[in-house]
Amino acid sequence: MAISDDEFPPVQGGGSLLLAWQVRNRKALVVGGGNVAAGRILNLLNADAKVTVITPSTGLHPEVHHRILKRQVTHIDRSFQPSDLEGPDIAMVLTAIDDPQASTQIYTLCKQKRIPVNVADVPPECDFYFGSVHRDGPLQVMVSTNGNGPKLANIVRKQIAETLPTNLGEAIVKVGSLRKRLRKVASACSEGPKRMEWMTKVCETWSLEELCDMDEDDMDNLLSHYAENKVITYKELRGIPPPSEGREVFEEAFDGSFHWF
Ligand SMILES: C[C@@]1(CC(=O)O)C2=NC(=C\c3[nH]c(c(CCC(=O)O)c3CC(=O)O)Cc3[nH]c(c(CC(=O)O)c3CCC(=O)O)/C=C3\N/C(=C\2)[C@@H](CCC(=O)O)[C@]3(C)CC(=O)O)/[C@H]1CCC(=O)O
Ligand SMILES: NC(=O)c1ccc[n+]([C@@H]2O[C@H](COP(=O)([O-])OP(=O)(O)OC[C@H]3O[C@@H](n4cnc5c(N)ncnc54)[C@H](O)[C@@H]3O)[C@@H](O)[C@H]2O)c1
Repeated sequence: MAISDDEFPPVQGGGSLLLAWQVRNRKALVVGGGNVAAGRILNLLNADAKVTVITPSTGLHPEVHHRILKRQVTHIDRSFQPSDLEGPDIAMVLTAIDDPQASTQIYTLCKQKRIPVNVADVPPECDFYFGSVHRDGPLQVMVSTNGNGPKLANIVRKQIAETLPTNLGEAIVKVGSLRKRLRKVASACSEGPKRMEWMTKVCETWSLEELCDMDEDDMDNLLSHYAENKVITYKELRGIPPPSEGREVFEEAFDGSFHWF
């Protein structure tokens, strides 16, 4: 059977596989203690990784110093040694050092041990690149230019962030807790398709503002209609009467001014 070219999405090679890597409680090594290491450490801590920083105390960036003082990271106060890569549980290695030879050595050792590695600013020595990330609660938006223009990634990320509603993170938190409750109400595997359809309908029916305003009682109320596969609207739930037909016409036609000027 002949399939036309436009029936399925075209393949656009040359990209990266953008994933959300789960490193919670996993060990990550950062080599270096400068400005770039400070950024890498924050990225890892934001993902709840167990971070070990290998770098001499001399010349520490103040932010890295702060993380060490606050015991947010484990500090090994010396230069990198190959034995640092021993042990079965290292999820990744990030290097941010001003020594290209040492970087290449670390990269080669990581390859031998099959540990994923990022050598800051050296694309051929990266199993993965970092991106520019916007964060709002559970929401993360990452921009990658696939090595073409890191500063542009930063600019595009900020531009995207400006277009997002300020309460988006909060709305996502509410949706997260509603989904958890739903899984308690309808826990059976066989409920999967119905659960997903219902949740999709909630997200399409409720505005972000309404989701932000949703409290625990509202969730229980919404969920009480799950069995009949119904999603009641925010206004129904709050007992706000629908506008009468005449009023609706007036509202549609009303342009916000009284034509006094
Ligand atoms: C996004 C961000 C994330 C982060 O690092 O956290 C990031 N670089 C950032 C900033 C930045 N980096 C550089 C500048 C100077 C201006 C400029 O060159 O544009 C600025 C701007 C600044 O400092 O403001 C210099 C630079 N970067 C790389 C090279 C090597 C090369 O290109 O060969 C050179 C030296 C080029 C030279 O010598 O000329 C390489 C990489 N940098 C990446 C990520 C990966 C690709 C990401 C992508 O393509 O989108 C990749 C491949 C590997 C990696 O390091 O993971 C972060 C912004 C975070 C934020 O604030 O939003
Ligand atoms: N992505 C960016 O925005 C960006 C900007 C500037 C530099 N860089 C690159 O990132 C790297 C680090 O930049 P930086 O500004 O953080 O550098 P930096 O000079 O401020 O810090 C380097 C750190 O690495 C430590 N170090 C050096 N050799 C080490 C070793 N063998 N073992 C352990 N620690 C060691 C130093 O003690 C220091 O703490 C450089 O290679 C630089 O080219 C990236």
